[in-house]
Amino acid sequence: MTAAETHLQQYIARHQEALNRLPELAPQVSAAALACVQALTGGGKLLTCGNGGSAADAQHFAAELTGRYRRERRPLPAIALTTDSSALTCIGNDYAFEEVFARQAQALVQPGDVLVGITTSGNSRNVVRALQVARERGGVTIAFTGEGGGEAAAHADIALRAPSTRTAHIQELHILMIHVLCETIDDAFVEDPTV
Ligand SMILES: O=C(CO)[C@@H](O)[C@H](O)[C@H](O)[C@H](O)COP(=O)(O)O
Ligand SMILES: [Zn+2]
Repeated sequence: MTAAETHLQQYIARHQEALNRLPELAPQVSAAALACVQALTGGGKLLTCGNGGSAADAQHFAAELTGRYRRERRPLPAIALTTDSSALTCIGNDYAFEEVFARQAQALVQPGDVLVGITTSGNSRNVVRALQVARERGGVTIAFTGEGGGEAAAHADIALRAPSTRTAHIQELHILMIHVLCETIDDAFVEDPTV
């Protein structure tokens, strides 16, 4: 067996183990979906943030809403706080890196909006700060974390703690849950409910 084949086998086994435990999170996934639908039907918006691979997930989620996920519906308001390099460098340079999302949240969160913070360790300061600020401003907060939960889970209204301790597998379960949220959001806004 090649090294890659061994990695593949081991990787699938670890992924499968985590995936098999994901149904444990059904109540939290339902609560998160409801919070997103309520915000969007009530005229609110979603703000998303995360670092590295989770920044990509934050952008992926926002784009599913402003662009499209699977079914035809109107565009929905969502902003990834990871995408404006001018804001990120200004806030990081003039204040602190841990404020890069929080300061944008301070500017943008209105009561009833949802802030989604994605952090596999649960302890990225910039994500935790964004969750804190969003909550102070009357937003609903959703944290996607690993099974430890960390500070982010402690500061969120709803914590989606992917049942793994490996960053890669946590990220894989995060994107799966994001897609489940998108399916549920589509249900609420789809033009043709038979599809
Ligand atoms: O994608 C990966 C690893 O799979 C990395 O880019 C990873 O996201 C970065 O190291 C992040 O800075 C980790 O932050 P966090 O998930 O602990 O909040
Ligand atoms: Zn990665």
